[in-house]
Amino acid sequence: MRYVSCTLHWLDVAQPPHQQSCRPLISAKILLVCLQEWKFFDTARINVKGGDGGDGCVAFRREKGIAMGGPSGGNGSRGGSVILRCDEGLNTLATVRNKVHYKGEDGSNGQGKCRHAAAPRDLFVRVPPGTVIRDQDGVLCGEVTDHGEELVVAKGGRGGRGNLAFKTDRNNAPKFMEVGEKGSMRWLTLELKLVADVGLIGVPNAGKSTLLAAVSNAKPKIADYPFTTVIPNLGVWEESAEVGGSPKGLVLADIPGLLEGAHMGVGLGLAFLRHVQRCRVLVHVVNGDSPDPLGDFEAIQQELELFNIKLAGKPQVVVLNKVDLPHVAEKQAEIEAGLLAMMPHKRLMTISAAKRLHTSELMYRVLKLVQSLPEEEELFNGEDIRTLEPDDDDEDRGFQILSDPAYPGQWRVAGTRIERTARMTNWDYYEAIVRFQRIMDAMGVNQELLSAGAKKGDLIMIDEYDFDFSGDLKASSLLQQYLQDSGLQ
Ligand SMILES: Nc1nc2c(ncn2[C@@H]2O[C@H](COP(=O)(O)OP(=O)(O)OP(=O)(O)O)[C@@H](O)[C@H]2O)c(=O)[nH]1
Ligand SMILES: [Mg+2]
Repeated sequence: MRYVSCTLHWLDVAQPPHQQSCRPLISAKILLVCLQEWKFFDTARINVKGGDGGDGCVAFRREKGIAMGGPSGGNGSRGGSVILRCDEGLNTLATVRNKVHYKGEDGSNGQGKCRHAAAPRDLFVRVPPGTVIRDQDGVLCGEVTDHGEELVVAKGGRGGRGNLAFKTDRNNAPKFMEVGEKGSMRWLTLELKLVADVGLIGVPNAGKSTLLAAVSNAKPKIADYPFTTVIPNLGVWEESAEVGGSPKGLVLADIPGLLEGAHMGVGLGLAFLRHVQRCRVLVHVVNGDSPDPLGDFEAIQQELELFNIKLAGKPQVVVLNKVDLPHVAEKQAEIEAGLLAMMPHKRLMTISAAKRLHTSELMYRVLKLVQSLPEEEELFNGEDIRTLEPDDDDEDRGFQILSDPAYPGQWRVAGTRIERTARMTNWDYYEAIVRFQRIMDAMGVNQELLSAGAKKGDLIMIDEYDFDFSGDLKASSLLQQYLQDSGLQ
């Protein structure tokens, strides 16, 4: 339904009665098809899951002539991670559009005879430059802009250690191992923003694609009906070598024409306004041949403001186009005066994109403007970035005791290290449980629980495991209870 209403609006608003012909009907069909396509090219929602780590192995060396050969269980390998990798050969999210689930390979289990498992390869997902990554709550998690740049979006789980790894002087025949950690899993939204210096904006038919073709190497489709451009075109303009020094270039993005209501999704606009957010300068092309060039200008300006006030405040050059047409040349002075009165910055030029009149001067002016801007624009407008997969070295060794007054007698011990240790403990092995208890004691968890007011019999929750608190500080307070409950002692 959305497509139908968009199209109707466009036919009503964008096509002045005197320009109507059979052409718009043809492009309406194209529009219907492309709108559907674009919804996916522009953003993609994917599920990423790191592979699970392999389990460690419990084994002892048994060889003829060697008594009590000692532990020989190897480590399980880590699971493969899912990594986004920026590829400059791509310019849409089409590659990720067709697939929703990306899962890293699981690690393998360790084996006897001290054989550690080999880690699987990571899964790389290619995305175009300018891909912005958000988590399922819309919180920004990062962006890739340079070719080869990588972002780990789902880490594979750690491999569990085999009993060989736990051999110490005090315990030279450990009979337990760790289980592999599960890989992390999350939903992500990918959003493509084109990385261009200059964004060409304006109403449909203003001549944006003609201007791009005039000044760059791009060969966009140009035609005398609105919405000729349905997918942004990128082109590179290069300063001519005669100027001396190394020639500078500008990347230009030509996007589909904007309509009134674009900020709400009318026409093709909304998806593309997102793209121009990253441009450093906007070139606003005004169609001199339009029945109301000043009205067009105002409408577009308003759409920018309604979409995002920062976008509207971007440095702009306004370009009055099609001055080669005699009836436009006649009104030129009048339109220019009208535009200048509405522009706070007064950067106005009059050109003919089709005849390449003043187009080169325009590009030098734009280049000067870009060069005058501070080096790097503030990324993401100060939005907080959430690190999806912190480095292992940053593992938080602290913990927190949490309780809710609504549930007296229940305590949650939260902390990266303690939770991971609980997940990787194999509760089937007595020695593994003893080890877990030792770690709890060494970290001071029991002491903290007592200080916080925990009593004998209270419920202690760590990750997905529940324990009863035995209420004393003896080395095995939680353990004794657990062992009794599970019939191990
Ligand atoms: N006479 C004249 N015609 C022009 C000029 N610039 C563009 N045109 C014509 O205007 C029509 C629209 O040009 P496009 O470049 O496709 O316009 P656009 O702004 O890219 O349009 P959309 O992609 O639909 O948003 C085409 O027929 C062009 O030949 C110009 O300077 N003079
Ligand atoms: Mg165009």
